[in-house]
Amino acid sequence: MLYQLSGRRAAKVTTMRERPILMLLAEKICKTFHPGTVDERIALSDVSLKLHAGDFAVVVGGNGAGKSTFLNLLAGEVTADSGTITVGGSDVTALPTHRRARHIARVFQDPSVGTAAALSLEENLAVANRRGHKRSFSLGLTQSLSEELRARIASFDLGLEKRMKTKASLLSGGQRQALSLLMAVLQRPELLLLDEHTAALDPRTAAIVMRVTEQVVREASLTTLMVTHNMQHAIDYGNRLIMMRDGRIVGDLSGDAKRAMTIEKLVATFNDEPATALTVNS
Ligand SMILES: Nc1ncnc2c1ncn2[C@@H]1O[C@H](COP(=O)(O)OP(=O)(O)OP(=O)(O)O)[C@@H](O)[C@H]1O
Repeated sequence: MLYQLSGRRAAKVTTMRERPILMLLAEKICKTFHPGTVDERIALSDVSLKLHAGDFAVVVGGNGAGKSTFLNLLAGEVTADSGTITVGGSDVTALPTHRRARHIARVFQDPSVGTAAALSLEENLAVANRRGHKRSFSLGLTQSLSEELRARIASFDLGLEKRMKTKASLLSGGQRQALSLLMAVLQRPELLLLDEHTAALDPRTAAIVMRVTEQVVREASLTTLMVTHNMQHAIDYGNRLIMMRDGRIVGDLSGDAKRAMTIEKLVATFNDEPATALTVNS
């Protein structure tokens, strides 16, 4: 499979299966926008989160809960006022976004963000496959790489393998999001961030993209953090359910506690219950 192209990282993941390896450690993150002004907004208060290798955590919370700010902070697009972020054992707190790209990949809500419209599907994948390598004018699109990419996208069962030479701009939103997902995981990131990546799609297409998401995450045992407003997705996917409110993590369900969660209970949690009433873990 393609992710074995990156031998060093593949070896690392093999050892992960034996004992849980800490892949994300966010400690005591605080972020206030426009401090000391009338526009002051406390976006994150003392947020700490640990994800182990292979964890698939789904983050939910109402508007303004701090989900996007947390993702932006992990990706390096927003700087924390205090706290530290360690990914795959490296302290990335002070690294700008482009220097975190070796560790972190992200898929956005807008399907056009993750792909280059003017490049073909195959060229987009070849560019993604070169991420983190020395710059070169060549895409390195050898016959064998081309076949490997085609096989990988064929496994999604969306017929995209027949459109390898098609420009990304001609793909539908769902097809483009499936392409974005494959591009994001080709270099097997230590942390995959999914930023409401199905929110712009119709329900049927969103379901297809979630199927593909589940597939790429499972196949490469990726450590994943997915923000969603879709409560059904929050219940159906992942092994952790993280709930945010008012800039804090107020619930972290796993195991039986996550399996017992229903849409009704989740919605009730956000509507009425005090934060302290949430069940934490199982
Ligand atoms: N760039 C910014 N400048 C000022 N305030 C901001 C900025 N980004 C976020 N905020 C504020 O920080 C708080 C958290 O916002 P954030 O966007 O992280 O929440 P969210 O949970 O992602 O919400 P939504 O579900 O609506 O996207 C809110 O009060 C928001 O107004």
